[in-house]
Amino acid sequence: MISRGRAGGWLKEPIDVLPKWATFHGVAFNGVKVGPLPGFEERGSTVITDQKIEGGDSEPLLVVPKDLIISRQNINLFAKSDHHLRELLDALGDLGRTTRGAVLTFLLLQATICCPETKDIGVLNPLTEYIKFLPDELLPTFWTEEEQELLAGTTLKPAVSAKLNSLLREFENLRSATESIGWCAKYWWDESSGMLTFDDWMRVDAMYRSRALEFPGAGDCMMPCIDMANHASGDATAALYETDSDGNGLLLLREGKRIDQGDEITITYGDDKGACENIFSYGFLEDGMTSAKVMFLDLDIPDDDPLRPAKIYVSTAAPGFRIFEKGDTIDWESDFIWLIVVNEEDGLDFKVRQTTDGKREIQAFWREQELDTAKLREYIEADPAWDVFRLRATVLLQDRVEVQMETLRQIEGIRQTATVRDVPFMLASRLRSLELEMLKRAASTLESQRAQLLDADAVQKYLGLTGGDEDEQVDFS
Ligand SMILES: C[S@@+](CC[C@H](N)C(=O)[O-])C[C@H]1O[C@@H](n2cnc3c(N)ncnc32)[C@H](O)[C@@H]1O
Repeated sequence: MISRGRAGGWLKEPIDVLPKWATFHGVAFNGVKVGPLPGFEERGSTVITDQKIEGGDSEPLLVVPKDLIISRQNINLFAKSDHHLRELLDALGDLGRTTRGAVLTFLLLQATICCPETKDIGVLNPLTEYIKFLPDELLPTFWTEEEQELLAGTTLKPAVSAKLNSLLREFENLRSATESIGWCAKYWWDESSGMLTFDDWMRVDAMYRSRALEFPGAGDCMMPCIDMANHASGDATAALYETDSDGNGLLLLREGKRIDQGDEITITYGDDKGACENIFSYGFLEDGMTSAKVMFLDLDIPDDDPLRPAKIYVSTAAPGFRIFEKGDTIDWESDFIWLIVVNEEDGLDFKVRQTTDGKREIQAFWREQELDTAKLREYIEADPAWDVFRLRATVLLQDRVEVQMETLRQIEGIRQTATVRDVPFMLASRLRSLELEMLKRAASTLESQRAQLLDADAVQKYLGLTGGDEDEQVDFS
């Protein structure tokens, strides 16, 4: 439906019409406009100064009335006067109660309202038009299979597969939850008159993913006009966004900033976000990005671990570890790994017990004490063998980092075929080299941590206690 609307013109407005829409609905522009920045048109529209401006004493550059914010709260308000929207949100249950679910559903309904083939659906509101100004971002969920293959060995590859699976599940839920609603059956799902496809769910997801901002005072939302600002990190961030005491959205020039006429007003989408997340959510990498910054690698409990099923049952942590930059070095963290590296002989145990309502559940124990596995690290940190556990974890991570580097190297020097588009090729190439570089740095950090741990008293004692002579190699994996 959305792609038909874009092609047919009923779901598309040129960006130069935006000021008319915005001022009509009460958005105040102070010395700024929205449009493409000459020389950087591939970045879409952005906020540009009309005149030279200085931070500190200037008025907010943009003021967006609170009723234009696409937030869960406002969508619930709209639903009071739009019974089609109410029906959808109710039918979707838990998903309709999340901000993301409510926004995606709302956007889908606005596109349905705009479609010339629908009649008497939904209630026209200012945001029905706004969706027409939003571009279709080429996020990796829209890359072809061939383009996604270029990501093999990067942390983006499993993230995109998992996202596509969860989008498919959500779309099937949307279908089963709404196909008994008359107008949905007719306009969305009917074999001949139904217009909705999986592509529509992917598109509304991409709109939200690439534009949602966490607004101090309003939470996660899409803020019309302020969401036209492009990203720049560090000192290059020109403006901040927040809400005023009435809940209106504000774009404010940073203190001390001076922007010449015709220059861009950027905001930050989050300076801590890594390369993987930037491509995943926004479909670009900032020019000056020289590090992958953060990477999440998965971990599995070995098949030959006799406690594996119980460990999987009790675990609440994300099954993997994060490596991240800390000053000039690389550090790592994981809540999950501690469950892999301790076993029965160390003091970990599981017992099945019956709850008061007759159900059975597994309870974990550490040295006979009941254990909340989310706090496992705290327990084993206090254990005399802590350095031994750390050493096991370090060796495990070294292996995992090595495997990841190997997978990346297997297709080092990827080639662009005629069917691969420039943007996916360029982003995949940059991500591959940034992540390989970070993995190399992580490998060297882990190697020095391992060397240090081998010297630790507890480890030395452990080597002695296991009866090995000092030169014997112990397998910590
Ligand atoms: C919140 S929107 C910003 C407005 C958007 N440019 C538009 O035309 O509607 C985020 C999208 O803008 C683009 N973008 C933002 N900052 C960028 C940058 N520094 N370099 C390249 N593209 C950028 C990306 O396509 C991103 O997904």
